[in-house]
Amino acid sequence: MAVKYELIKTCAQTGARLGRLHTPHGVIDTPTFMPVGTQASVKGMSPEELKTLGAQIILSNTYHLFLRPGHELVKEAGGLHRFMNWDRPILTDSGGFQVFSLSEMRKITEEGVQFRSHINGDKLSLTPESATQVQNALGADIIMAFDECPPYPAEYEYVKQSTERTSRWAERCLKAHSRSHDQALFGIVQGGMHADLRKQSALDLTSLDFPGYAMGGLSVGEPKHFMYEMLEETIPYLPGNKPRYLMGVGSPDALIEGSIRGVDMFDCVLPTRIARNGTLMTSQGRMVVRNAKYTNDFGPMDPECSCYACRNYSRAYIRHLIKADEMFGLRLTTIHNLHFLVNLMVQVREAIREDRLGTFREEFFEKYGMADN
Ligand SMILES: Cc1cccc2c(=O)nc(N)[nH]c12
Repeated sequence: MAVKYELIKTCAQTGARLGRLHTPHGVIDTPTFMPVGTQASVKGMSPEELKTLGAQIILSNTYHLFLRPGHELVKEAGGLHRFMNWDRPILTDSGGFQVFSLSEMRKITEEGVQFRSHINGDKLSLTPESATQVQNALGADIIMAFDECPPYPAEYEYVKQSTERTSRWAERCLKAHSRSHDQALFGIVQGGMHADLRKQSALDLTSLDFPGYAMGGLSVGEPKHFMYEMLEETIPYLPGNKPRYLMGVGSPDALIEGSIRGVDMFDCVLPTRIARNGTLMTSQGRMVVRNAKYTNDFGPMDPECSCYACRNYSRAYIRHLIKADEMFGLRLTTIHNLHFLVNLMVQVREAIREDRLGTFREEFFEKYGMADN
């Protein structure tokens, strides 16, 4: 059975919706936050720890695994689930975005993208066909069409040409997608910060009838209100019976605002990345646990948190570990931040079920402090 979205209910207070995404490796309650495990590992986390904190589905990246260890090796190992010992759903991003954020010397043509490996400088290329075949070999439950994420800001004409090419690439991905697997290929809507291009991209992709649709080209440095506006300009053109995935989004406020606008899936490196420099997301807002003021603070990182780190260790201890460059410190901050976002989505789903997501938003922002963190 491939991937199927089941709409449970829509929140009476907002445009948010409760759903269940059925996949070959299990069912995902939506809206959901997906931890990122770029190189087939959520940095510092074991599969058991991810399950304990409530991760329903994790991400890996085609670009990184194509470069190292290579998709053939992962296939030989029995696929990504077997290779990383993760038996729940996996989604892989298609590589285009990572080429632009990581590699040198990249060149885009109608055919695809040529680039140099950021690891050893090898000249490589990815095309809609090869990116799809790599993902078929990796074996994730959900794979992404090969797209270009236009830089921000960018000229209207550039975004228009790029978005039209991404739609042509999407069709090529569909044709290349081997049906022998149970994998679902999602299309990625582009269009920059232009409502007309977003609408056209959504119409082009929905005419190809993908089982799910992502919105790319956002969370690329634009002011957040642009992102929310583009969601409002795009989602009305996406089918209600298919999942909507906002790529690269991540902060607590954006997860709530995106859910309110009808987004079902989110991913972001933010929680794991800031954890590695000792920055925590807590019910009282952001906290930098390595600050001297926590030297003698023997309370939990977040008094309201039930994660393994907050139940068993103090701010003073975690601050000490980070200052002493002890690996365990970053594992504890990662466990906490991932649990914080996964648990936030549990609360968002409860609020939708009880038709009070708008009220939850006000209460959360009151405590957490607004925006951008
Ligand atoms: C991971 C991510 C973040 C943000 C944007 C994008 C995008 O536009 N396209 C892809 N394939 N991935 C993205």
